[in-house]
Amino acid sequence: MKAFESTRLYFERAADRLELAESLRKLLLTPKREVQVQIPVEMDDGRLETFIGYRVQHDDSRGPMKGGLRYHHEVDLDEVRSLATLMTWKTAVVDIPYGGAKGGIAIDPKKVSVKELERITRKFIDQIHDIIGPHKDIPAPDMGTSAREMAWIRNQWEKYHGFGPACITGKPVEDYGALGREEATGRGVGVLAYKLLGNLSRKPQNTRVALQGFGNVGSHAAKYLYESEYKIVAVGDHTGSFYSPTGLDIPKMLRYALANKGSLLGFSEAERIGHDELLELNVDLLIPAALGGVITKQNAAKIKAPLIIEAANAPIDPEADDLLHQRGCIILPDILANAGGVTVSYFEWVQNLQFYKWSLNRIRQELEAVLTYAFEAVWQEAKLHNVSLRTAAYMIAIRRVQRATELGGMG
Ligand SMILES: NC(=O)C1=CN([C@@H]2O[C@H](COP(=O)(O)OP(=O)(O)OC[C@H]3O[C@@H](n4cnc5c(N)ncnc54)[C@H](OP(=O)(O)O)[C@@H]3O)[C@@H](O)[C@H]2O)C=CC1
Ligand SMILES: O=C(O)CCC(=O)C(=O)O
Repeated sequence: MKAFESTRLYFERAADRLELAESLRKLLLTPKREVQVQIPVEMDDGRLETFIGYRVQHDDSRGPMKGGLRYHHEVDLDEVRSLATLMTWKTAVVDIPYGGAKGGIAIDPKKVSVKELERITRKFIDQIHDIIGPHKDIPAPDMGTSAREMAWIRNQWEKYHGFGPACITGKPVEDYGALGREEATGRGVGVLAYKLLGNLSRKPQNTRVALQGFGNVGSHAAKYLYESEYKIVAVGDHTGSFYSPTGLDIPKMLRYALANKGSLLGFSEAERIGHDELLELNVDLLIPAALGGVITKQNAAKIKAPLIIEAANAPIDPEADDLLHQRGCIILPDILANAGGVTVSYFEWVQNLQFYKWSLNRIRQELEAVLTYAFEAVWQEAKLHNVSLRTAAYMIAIRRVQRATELGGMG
């Protein structure tokens, strides 16, 4: 299923419950602005190469638009539109004062040199600098981007607009970044896993976990869960998946990846299994933390985990979601599960605007407070209306965006 269609279906389910008028549905599903730009760049060998970049600004009724930049060869307008829409519901469900946006470049960042990537990034910002900014739309990292790209973007944006570190979040800590932003999404997954297990009277020590993706989100989630005594039996990145029935040595895998440009390629101290096998393992908790659309109607019947936490954006298609839900599988949806990242981005933006630096302790405490409050609200909403956690999260988010839209006036 196409990415935006999937997001639209989830929205419609919650909108039906809310008895939302057709006119409002149309408004809330239509992005404010979609930009596609040409990025012509001279490569290191003198060749001219043209890339395509996107920024979709979905909604700004609750504040400036916010969302990451993805560098991946499969990025296209439909995917970015879907991810931008998810950001609107995500910022609303955790109640931070933002709307939603997302962007990206269709590129495999591993196939270009660092210098080429910097030129591509700067050229992209040349094309979109006037539509982003601290009070308009604030990008951040997503798949394939990190603090390094955010530093280039800030520098390029400031060439046009002057000093303004709040124009982007996820920056290097020594360059107006927030302590704890890098770990935030994975840590948030860990914090929410603890809440979910607690509400189900389960203990981390008795929870066997399979985790897909070992990048920013996956590796920090693995670290947090390992330190909280979960038994992580499977982990994988795109180069391979690894399994140990007695639990993987996560610190060793983290050290290996750190020394190997973030990759598990060549790791030989655990049994290798197939990518599909990882998703289909007989575990208590499955955490997809890589690409979207990895659980579909094709493989849903083979998924055995009774609990799924969507660390990735949109890892489960609606048809698969139905099948899993009917089977009693509890799914913590992306718009809540991975909201730790944008929450600490918000803390970074606040610090930048105030020229004030928070301690790591404060960031972690405030992150936990925001996520706990949102989790409890979603849990109660699901119980009250007898709906899935996903529909409950969408209902809360849509209500908040609807209210802000109506208060602002639609004329
Ligand atoms: N970064 C953030 O703060 C946030 C990210 N997210 C979402 O989390 C997910 C992961 O993002 P992030 O960790 O930042 O991205 P990274 O680029 O840091 O890491 C992506 C990871 O996914 C792996 N991967 C890619 N393709 C596959 C595949 N086919 N099978 C198995 N593993 C694969 C990569 O492996 P390899 O290294 O081998 O390519 C890598 O380990 C995305 O869905 C993103 O939208 C959501 C909220 C915030
Ligand atoms: O940190 C942010 O602003 C956005 C992160 C993001 O892209 C996401 O939550 O999917």
